[in-house]
Amino acid sequence: MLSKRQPTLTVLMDEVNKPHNLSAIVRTCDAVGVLEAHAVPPRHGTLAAFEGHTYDATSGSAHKWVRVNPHADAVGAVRELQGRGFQVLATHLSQRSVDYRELDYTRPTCVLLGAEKWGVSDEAADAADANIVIPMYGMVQSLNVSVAAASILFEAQRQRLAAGMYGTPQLAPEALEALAFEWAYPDLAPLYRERGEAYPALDEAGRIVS
Ligand SMILES: C[S@@+](CC[C@H](N)C(=O)[O-])C[C@H]1O[C@@H](n2cnc3c(N)ncnc32)[C@H](O)[C@@H]1O
Repeated sequence: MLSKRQPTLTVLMDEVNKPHNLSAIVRTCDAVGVLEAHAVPPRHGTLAAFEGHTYDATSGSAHKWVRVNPHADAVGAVRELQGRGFQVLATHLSQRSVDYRELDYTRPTCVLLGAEKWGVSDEAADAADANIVIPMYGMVQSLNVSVAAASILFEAQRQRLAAGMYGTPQLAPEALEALAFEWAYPDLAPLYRERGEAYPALDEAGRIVS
């Protein structure tokens, strides 16, 4: 499963303020193999607020397998991710919006998702590489943010499957081994990091061998 993780696919949640939405997005991230997600905490809260019951229940424990990195503000996070080589696609209706299926998700990609009330800010949408929309023909003007995230992430999964990106590990062997240790021994891993020691090797059955 680790060999199918996609370090070049991620989401940035900009002040998504309902814990069940954030949890559902993280659960979808896990399903498509997102390695780590990003979030700007809601103005009147912190990401710690998402560590309660709703988060656990809705994420189906996915939050244990997808780390959510906090950022101070959306524009700063967009620029940081672009600096790391990601194209940032803002889910935002604007003059330059295109159908989300027109984009190439085999490229390093971050999907920027907006707050339930305000959506993505104009500043963050301008800073993004493209603005994308899921075409809608109903009376209601927008989808639930977790539904929009799932639609786009599964399009990314479809394209990446076709390109064979789930067939070969996208993580470097050392990163894969480190993550295997962290997942198998979540209590031990921090102790090794605190002591500045390398993780021990694991055998086929996941037992520590050295
Ligand atoms: C409920 S919507 C926000 C509505 C907000 N009033 C606005 O005007 O943008 C919450 C988020 O879901 C995502 N979303 C909802 N409908 C979408 C669509 N049709 N295409 C792309 N993203 C969508 C976007 O990330 C959006 O910021």
